[in-house]
Amino acid sequence: MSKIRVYDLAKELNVSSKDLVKKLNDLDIPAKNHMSALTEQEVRYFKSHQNNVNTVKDQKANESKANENVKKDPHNNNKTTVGANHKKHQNTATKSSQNNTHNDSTKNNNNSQNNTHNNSAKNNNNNKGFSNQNKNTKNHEGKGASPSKTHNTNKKKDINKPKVTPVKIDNSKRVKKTKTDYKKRKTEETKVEETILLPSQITVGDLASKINISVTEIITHLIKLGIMASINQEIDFDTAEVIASELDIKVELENVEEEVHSILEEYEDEDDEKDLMKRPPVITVMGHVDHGKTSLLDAIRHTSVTSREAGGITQHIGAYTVQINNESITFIDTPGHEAFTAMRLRGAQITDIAILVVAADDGVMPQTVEAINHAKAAKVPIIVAINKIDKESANPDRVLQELTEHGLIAEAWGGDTICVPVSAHTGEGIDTLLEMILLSAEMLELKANPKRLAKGSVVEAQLDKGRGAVATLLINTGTLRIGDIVVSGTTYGKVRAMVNDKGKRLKSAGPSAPVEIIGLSEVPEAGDEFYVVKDDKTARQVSEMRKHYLKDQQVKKSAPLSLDDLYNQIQEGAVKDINIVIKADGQGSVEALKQSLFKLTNDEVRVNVIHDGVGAISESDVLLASASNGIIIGFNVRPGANVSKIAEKEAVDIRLYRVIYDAIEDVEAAMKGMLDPEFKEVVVGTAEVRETFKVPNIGIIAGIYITDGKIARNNDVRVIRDGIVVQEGSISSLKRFKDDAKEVVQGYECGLGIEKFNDLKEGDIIEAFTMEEIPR
Ligand SMILES: Nc1nc2c(ncn2[C@@H]2O[C@H](COP(=O)(O)OP(=O)(O)OP(=O)(O)O)[C@@H](O)[C@H]2O)c(=O)[nH]1
Repeated sequence: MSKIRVYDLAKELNVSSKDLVKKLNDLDIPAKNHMSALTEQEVRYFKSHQNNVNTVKDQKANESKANENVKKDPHNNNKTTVGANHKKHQNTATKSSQNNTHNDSTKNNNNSQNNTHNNSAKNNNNNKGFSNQNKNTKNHEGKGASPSKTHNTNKKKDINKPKVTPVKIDNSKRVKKTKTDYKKRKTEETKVEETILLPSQITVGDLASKINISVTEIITHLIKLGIMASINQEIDFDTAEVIASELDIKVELENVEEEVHSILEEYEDEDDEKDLMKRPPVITVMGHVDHGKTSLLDAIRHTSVTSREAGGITQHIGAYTVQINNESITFIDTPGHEAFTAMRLRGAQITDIAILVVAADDGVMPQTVEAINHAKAAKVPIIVAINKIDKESANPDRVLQELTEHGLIAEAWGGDTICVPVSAHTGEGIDTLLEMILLSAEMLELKANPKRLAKGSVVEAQLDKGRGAVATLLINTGTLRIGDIVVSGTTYGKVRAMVNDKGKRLKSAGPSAPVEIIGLSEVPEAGDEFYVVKDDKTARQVSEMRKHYLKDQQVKKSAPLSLDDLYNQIQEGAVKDINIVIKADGQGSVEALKQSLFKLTNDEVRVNVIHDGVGAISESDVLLASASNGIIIGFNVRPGANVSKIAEKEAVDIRLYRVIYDAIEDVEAAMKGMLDPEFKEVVVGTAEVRETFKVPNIGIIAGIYITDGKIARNNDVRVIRDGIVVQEGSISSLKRFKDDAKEVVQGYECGLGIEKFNDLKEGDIIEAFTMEEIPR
């Protein structure tokens, strides 16, 4: 079933998304924000109410007139009392509700009854939803009587609001009333299909009242399914769905995260200031490949294995702590910013400080810059470790100089970035580095409450043949104890054993401590949060709810940003910063793009280039864009292998350009809501150049092998070399052996010539594409 976003509907109805969300919610249609998806049914339902209300608006224009007439002849009913004008509108109203809500009582002169009869509880909501109507009515009446009261106590006034006056509003029975009418409607020819949202677990009694079927009938159906359940017994959604479908009632699983949140809310209580204690900082090490991240982590870990712990084997559990000056520091053992951002993507911002390792003999390299940008995007302070200072070729000053180009100015140079020269090999500077970490942590005033139930993140987890699910948890706050019930994602269980990074068995562990636990039912996902809950039942409930929900539908990511809906998001106030990752074929283009994009910043939105670089669009770029709700602009570059798939999965908008001006124009147009991408490029096939031949009078022809899709003679093609687009153009010839070919498919070889291009080289990638028109 196709879904419609709130903002699309808002656009269609010419109202703001915000107002629409409110109106939807008033009608009990779940919508959180402008990105929420609505089913066709919900939209239909909403529109039918909208029509009713609009009709009512028309009628209200005649209210005073009608009222006058009523005053003149209070005994008359509205059929004869209201003027011709009103009558006309009344007919329209009836028509409209017939169309939309299957009003079958046009004969009924009393429109208020009419309304109640046909529209059940939802009309009741209608009044709630369009409170302005009520307000107006109230004003008109000159007192604050509730609509229902008005109806019951003063019939005269009903005449004046033919479509909005409900009878016997009883909110507590709203659901029941809906279902009663639902049943009634079921007998009608033209019934409105209604979906009832059910939780993952529901008692037989609750199900009965939700779908308005007697408990006995449900129990009978359950028995038929071989389930003996009493009124207070819980059944799962699947069972409820089977019963509902037998009764021809549509049910859907409601979004569990809100339900889960309400269950876990009690574990989110604010801490009392007096319970807050200092906690150790949590550190992640990042940097360019081979600059010594692993060596540095090893060297630091080695520092902690003092004589006191002699014999104590440092266990690899994904994170470890070191002691310095009687204080602890926790290190996440997975170096690299990809891991860091991948965790952030799952909602875990566990790092307090990032250590940026830069080799003194190599200086700032592309991944150093990536790491800086990833840390900046996460607003995590950076300490620079200038590594390999033992090397003769080491030039720490050059590193400091290069860092300034990326906004990191060393303290020694008047800035505020702590830079420590170290050698992971000799151990020189490591102590200073640790002291500097403590100093920075001091400034961050990191605190947590050890008195509460533990909460934190999963650092890593795996299945161990003998021990089952083994998870490294990093406690964010609270104290984790043996016997505690932990729930994380869809997995839960009792902490059966707990060890620290030194392999020591623990009974309890406090804030910032990394521990390895066993006892979970399944392997949790790294980056997921974990909660200790008060009992097994709660944990099981949360786990089951999530499992059901996951099974039922794909978890939707938070509203991704795309240029297409940028304008709407700006209007909603959902976007104040446009985060952009720029990748281009040369530093010059990067700078040009950056400068021009910066200039687009206006009062409403700021354009942030969170990362830029030369070369193909990488997985890391996509992760960063995804975690920062940003978009990627590629100029003369392409996404690397697999990257497009990840971008699709992460719903990251990658825009590729060959002309800088086009990129700027698109972003600008998107900001103004005037983006008009009428054509979209569709890649139909890719091939690899295996050999090249020089053909006299024609030029260079490539022997290519189609690796994916197909290449047709009328496609356009581009030549990609090391992730960079070197040429784009038309095919001049496509041949299988000596014959011209219309198209060649995956797994076949062929000869390819490109118009006015004679620089094809072995190893080049050929991408064939067409331009397809896409409707806005
Ligand atoms: N001379 C010297 N060599 C070092 C130092 N630190 C690391 N190396 C060497 O640099 C190379 C790379 O070190 P790693 O620790 O593997 O670097 P890394 O950043 O973790 O590398 P990746 O995990 O591949 O990203 C290894 O050969 C190390 O022995 C140092 O302080 N001095």
